[in-house]
Amino acid sequence: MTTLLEIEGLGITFGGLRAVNDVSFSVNPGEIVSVIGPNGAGKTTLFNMISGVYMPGAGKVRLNGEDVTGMSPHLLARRGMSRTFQNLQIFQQMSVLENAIAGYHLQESGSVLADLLNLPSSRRRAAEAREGAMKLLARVDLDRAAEREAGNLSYGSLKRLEIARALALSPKVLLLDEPAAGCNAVETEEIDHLIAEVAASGVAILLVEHDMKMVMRISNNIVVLDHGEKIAQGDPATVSRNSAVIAAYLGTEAAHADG
Ligand SMILES: Nc1ncnc2c1ncn2[C@@H]1O[C@H](COP(=O)(O)OP(=O)(O)OP(=O)(O)O)[C@@H](O)[C@H]1O
Repeated sequence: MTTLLEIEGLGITFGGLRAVNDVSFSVNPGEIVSVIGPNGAGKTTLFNMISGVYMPGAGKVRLNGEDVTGMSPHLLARRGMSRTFQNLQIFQQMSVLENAIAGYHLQESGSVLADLLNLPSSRRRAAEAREGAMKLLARVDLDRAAEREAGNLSYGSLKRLEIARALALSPKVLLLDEPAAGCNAVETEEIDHLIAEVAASGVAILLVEHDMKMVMRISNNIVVLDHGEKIAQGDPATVSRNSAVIAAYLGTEAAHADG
């Protein structure tokens, strides 16, 4: 199977601290890979290197075989990599539909002048974005809320709206940073289904998530980080039995109990 996202020997140091060291793994089309690990293990830093927020100190990121290491997020988006953020990036005062439409702006190549003059090309693009956004909203079960102000949505709906917006660019790879954070059990299950449905459509999904039950339910493969190092990788059953993984998690619990 073709590897869509390939991470090879990725590492970064912050003022002497090795936040991530020599991490390698890959994600295939239709696969859900989760990155887990105790607090401070390096998950967000790894995500930020893959998605072009941080320039890695070492290693390579390949997207569809092309070296995209350190490429800026908007160029990555054009090449088929989209992401969501741990903290919601929704425009609360805008409507649900306008938020979904915003997802299309990265893709647009039309000129600002054409938009200002309201040329047919610009009107056509706007109509296409609106139509596409409505389809996306239907996919995440928010089409009936299209005209509502986003700030009035439940937390779970906001998380789904964020995923819809990331899907606007028809990504081949989708990076989800804590998609279920702050959600209740029902909302988490809705997000589970959505992620599984997106993966089934052939998208490669990389996810950072603290909700272990969710991770164990939906992942095909799990990468475990501790102190910036990959300490284990495998399917949910294998990883949950791994003694290094158990020790890493018990270690943090013991540290919390001591503190
Ligand atoms: N910009 C930065 N500058 C300096 N140190 C950083 C920076 N970002 C992260 N770190 C450090 O790198 C290590 C890894 O942090 P990171 O946030 O990636 O962990 P994490 O696994 O995402 O944690 P959490 O589960 O708490 O979100 C931590 O020791 C953190 O303090």
